[in-house]
Amino acid sequence: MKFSERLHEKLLPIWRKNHDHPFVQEIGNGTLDKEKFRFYMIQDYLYLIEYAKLFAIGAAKAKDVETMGKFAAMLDSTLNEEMSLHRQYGEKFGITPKEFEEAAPSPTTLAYTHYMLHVGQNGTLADLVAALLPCAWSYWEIGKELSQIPGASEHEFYGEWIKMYSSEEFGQVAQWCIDLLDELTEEKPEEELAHLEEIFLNTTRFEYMFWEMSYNQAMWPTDE
Ligand SMILES: Cc1ncc(C[n+]2csc(CCO)c2C)c(N)n1
Repeated sequence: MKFSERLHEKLLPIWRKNHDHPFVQEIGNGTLDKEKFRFYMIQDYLYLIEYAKLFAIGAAKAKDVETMGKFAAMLDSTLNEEMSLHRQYGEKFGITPKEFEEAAPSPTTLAYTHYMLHVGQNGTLADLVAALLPCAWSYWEIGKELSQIPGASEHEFYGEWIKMYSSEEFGQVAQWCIDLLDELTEEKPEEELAHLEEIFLNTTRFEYMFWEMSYNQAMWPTDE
């Protein structure tokens, strides 16, 4: 069994919760409160700045030039394609790139990005890929599912978001990360696999928490 097949079995209960989450459901049916989406866009922008650094660390940890080039390309497309969608939504909301960057991260954004960067900086290349995979994989799954809803991809506000995450290009990124993790885990001892599974499940759980945080626009409870 490929390692990704083992992970797929473990992630399914959490993915079901993602798909059922009101934030995801309401993007799909077009009823999501725009203030919630605005909050999400800002936090996601901050998230992507940190996430992109994982690709830079991946390039530094890669064992061959081809893998290094792939990480460099993903770093570029995150900063210049994915985040340009956020900047376009920002224009609709009147948020400048500077305001995006200077916004305060929520506790969930901080916890998720710091956890990934800790793993990426201190662990192996396989640890790093296990940490970043749930992000690429779960969004592609969600994008594909929402794109099946009639009219969802044409929705005047959320259509662009669905189109981007269901796109073939994002699918290829997710698949490349899956294949790399399968390759890096071939014939690895169970102890190492269990450690990777734990990292993978932690960031899978953080993905769910990100929807929850966005839906509730949750900042520090102490500041309310
Ligand atoms: C919390 C959060 N999780 C996942 C993504 C989606 N995403 C981020 S990078 C990437 C792939 C490579 O660019 C994908 C699909 C997001 N935007 N925000």
